[in-house]
Amino acid sequence: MAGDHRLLLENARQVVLVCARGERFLARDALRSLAVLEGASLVVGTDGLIKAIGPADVIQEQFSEETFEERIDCSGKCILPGLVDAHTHPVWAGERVHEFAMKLAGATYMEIHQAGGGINFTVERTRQASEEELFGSLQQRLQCMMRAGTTLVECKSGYGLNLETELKMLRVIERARRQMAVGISATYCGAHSVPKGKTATEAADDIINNHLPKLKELGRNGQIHVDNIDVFCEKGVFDLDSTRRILQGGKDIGLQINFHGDELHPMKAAELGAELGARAISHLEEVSDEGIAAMATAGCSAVLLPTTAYMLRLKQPRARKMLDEGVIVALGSDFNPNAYCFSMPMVMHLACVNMRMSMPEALAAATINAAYALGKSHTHGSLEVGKQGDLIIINSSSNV
Ligand SMILES: N=CN[C@@H](CCC(=O)O)C(=O)O
Ligand SMILES: [Zn+2]
Repeated sequence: MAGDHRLLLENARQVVLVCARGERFLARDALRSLAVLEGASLVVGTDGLIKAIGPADVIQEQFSEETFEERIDCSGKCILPGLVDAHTHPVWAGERVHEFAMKLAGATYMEIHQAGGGINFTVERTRQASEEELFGSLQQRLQCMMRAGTTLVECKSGYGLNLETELKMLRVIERARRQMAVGISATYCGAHSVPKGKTATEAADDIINNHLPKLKELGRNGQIHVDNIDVFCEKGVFDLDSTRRILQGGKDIGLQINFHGDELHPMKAAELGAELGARAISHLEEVSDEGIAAMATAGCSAVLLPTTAYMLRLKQPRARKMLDEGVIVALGSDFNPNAYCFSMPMVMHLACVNMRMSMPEALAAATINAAYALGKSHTHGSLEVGKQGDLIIINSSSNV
């Protein structure tokens, strides 16, 4: 039914705005209490953007003459911004359940990786899979994420490593971006592992000389939209020098730097990211004190991934120290064949229990700060007039 506006959410017990003054992220004291309205209503316009938020009686008065395509009575319920998942690997074929048994028997992630399993196993299967098959499974996975409240998600390539399969993965992500009702930030992660038969230096050369120019061309003619560049900077994968060259190459063609660093070994990835102007670095279980300080100064966000530390029994990233030093902390599910979690509420729960984050910190990390990590906090991550009308209604009377 046509109306002056798309949606009216009426009389919620609580509307958790997260922030209300155009903040691009929340850090330090701003995380102590989030912006919340009690007994409020919210209007989404036909353009999908938030038109108004305020006390229920004020909104009723203001819009008394106007019509809505849909009205939802939110009495006794809570409205939150849609959750933002800042790190996922959702395009792949081939299960790795057998590796779970190996890990339970004591094998480490890197032992499995070096024996040709892990990412390399998934690369083989993903190279063999058709574009249609990859799209079908991506669609189902994104639907599971949406059911758990995710409305904006970062999606990486990285199980192709060669140009042909990396482009296949990026086309699949592009198709989901155009067809599905979920926001997507696309990440080229061709440096997720060193392909068989190449050294890290040779793989970096291939990326810089062949992959990045092709991405630039496809981006220019509107075929594929890529937002971020990623590298798995890790001992035995991409060293600091190759990481620097690849990230700089990506930055030179206009991509935001958003990479895996300091996960299993201290690599000085945080220091490198801060120097290169990275938007975000993920994992950081092994980050140095200097790296934390450098990230805080540079406004480089930390994307913490509680499912990985849990699944691989790693030491937890030092979330408390990062928060105390003013790093912009975000969260991601790290959905991949090794960490099979679609749910940002579960990720927030693990962040509170295992990383000792408070509930407001976890919610900000899964909304405004995750949007910042993707360079989208001007449009996503909080309920403010003019922002995307991405929201969730939960059957609970209070949240924070
Ligand atoms: N650490 C590197 N990449 C992924 C794992 C990918 C995989 O094991 O397939 C991560 O973020 O956890
Ligand atoms: Zn990852």
